[in-house]
Amino acid sequence: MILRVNVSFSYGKRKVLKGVSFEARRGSLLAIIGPNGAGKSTLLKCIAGILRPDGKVELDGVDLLHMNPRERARFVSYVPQASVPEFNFTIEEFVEMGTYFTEGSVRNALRKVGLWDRRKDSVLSLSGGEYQLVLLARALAQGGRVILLDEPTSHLDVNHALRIMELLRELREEKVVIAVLHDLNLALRYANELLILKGGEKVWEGSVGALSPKILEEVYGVKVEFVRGRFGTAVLSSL
Ligand SMILES: Nc1ncnc2c1ncn2[C@@H]1O[C@H](COP(=O)(O)OP(=O)(O)OP(=O)(O)O)[C@@H](O)[C@H]1O
Repeated sequence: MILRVNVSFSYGKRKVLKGVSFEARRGSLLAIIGPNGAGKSTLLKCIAGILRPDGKVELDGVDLLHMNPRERARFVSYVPQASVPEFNFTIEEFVEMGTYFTEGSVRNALRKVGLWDRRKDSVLSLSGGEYQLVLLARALAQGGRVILLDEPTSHLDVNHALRIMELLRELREEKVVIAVLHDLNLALRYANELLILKGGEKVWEGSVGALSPKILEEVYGVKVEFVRGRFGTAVLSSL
């Protein structure tokens, strides 16, 4: 299974994605990294069909860009950046708002994120991190072959963040998994492939093993050192 992307996108007259092209495969977790405002979330929304870019988004040759949203939902599920829940639904009801769920897929998804026992609780009672897990469960219950996640660990403590990254690592066996990550340590530890955006352009792509401190220094404008340890590579940085 292979997702091929080549997109440009403007908000009004402002071009924020300039011919960003890459491929992502099942079996590999692709992390999109880069500075604030680089266009990472916009790229994910273009692939998810929330924004309509110029270019192409194809899964095994099937055009996802020009599909209607309901049809696209069979292929792609999207986990947005966590915001705040606004309406008083139970966790279970909220997960059932996705498209193409089944009773079994909702149960499995809630078990995977550890919220099955709380399924009758209101989403309004959740912490930011718990709500993030519910958003992930909704995407999992939908069961698309591509899962897109926008900063899936941003509100999570270290334990929950590692659990989610382990879950994504498992998911890559059956799906194309693409996550926007700000945490470089998580990206280096869990991703196989990296796509680096800056100023709406792809500035680097490759396997995690090929990344050097020099590349990150150029991208982020800070001094960077890699420290290899028992649990992988840590990124130390300084102005
Ligand atoms: N709805 C919008 N209307 C106009 N401009 C927007 C809109 N959303 C984002 N932008 C602009 O597009 C550019 C890319 O934004 P985007 O959110 O994709 O970046 P990002 O890499 O995800 O940033 P961050 O890491 O800060 O979340 C930014 O300059 C941003 O100001």
